[in-house]
Amino acid sequence: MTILDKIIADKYKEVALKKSIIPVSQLENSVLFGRKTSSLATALRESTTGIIAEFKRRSPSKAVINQSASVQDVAQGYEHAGVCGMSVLTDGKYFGGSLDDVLLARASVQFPILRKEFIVDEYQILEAKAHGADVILLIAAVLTRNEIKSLSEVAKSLGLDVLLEVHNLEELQKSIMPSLDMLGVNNRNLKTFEVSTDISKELSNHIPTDFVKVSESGISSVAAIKELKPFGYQGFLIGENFMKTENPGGSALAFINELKK
Ligand SMILES: O=C(O)c1ccccc1NCC(=O)[C@H](O)[C@H](O)COP(=O)(O)O
Repeated sequence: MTILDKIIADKYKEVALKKSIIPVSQLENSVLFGRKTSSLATALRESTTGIIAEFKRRSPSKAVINQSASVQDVAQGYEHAGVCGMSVLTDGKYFGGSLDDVLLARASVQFPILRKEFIVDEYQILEAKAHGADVILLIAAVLTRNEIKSLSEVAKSLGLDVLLEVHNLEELQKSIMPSLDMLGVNNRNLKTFEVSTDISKELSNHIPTDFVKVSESGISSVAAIKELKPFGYQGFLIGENFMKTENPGGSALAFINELKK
């Protein structure tokens, strides 16, 4: 069993438990549920830098990254740095995150917020909206085409953007559909944790031009982004490279300033 299999098996149990505690009606009646969302895809199309900065305390591949950072401070630092949006890991068991992190980030900044989660049920999309997220992630490796279709259509009906993540051509080809906004290529193989931006380069030609192309994971230098841009990438999701420092916002600012040179 891979770590991804374990995460997904736990996720089904977690969602079933949450559904039994918090009914859908409570999510739909929350103040933030009616909030007008903002589009990350639009922000990326209009940006020259395209950075989506992540808040991640720990991960299965790296263990502890940053246990002491405050999500509000990091969100405000990222906003000051000029990122296009922020990805917030909400899985508790493997990443040390929670939906409260999305709420706190939402209260601190205006830019689009991605709920970074292993989504297997539309309930989690309602949770994302109720906690102030603008974007959800769907991972092709753990969903069928029909599931991607129904989950992405629910998200679109709520005004949320959808980032669909793939790691190989098969996942990409089964996933292309109009209810997606962004196609993300994860440079990290979630089964082996190997990281290489070559996969973003290899898959770029297979991504139709109507989707915003995002390269995710393992990006730690401006040079890597400059190499990926000619392949049509407009978004770059960066987590550990910022979060491992004492001041993730300051690190993002220095990175973006160097990228603009
Ligand atoms: O980061 C992991 O170890 C991981 C393991 C299993 C599933 C997902 C995982 N990460 C989620 C992400 O996609 C990354 O946090 C994100 O793309 C940022 O990556 P990085 O810049 O390498 O921190």
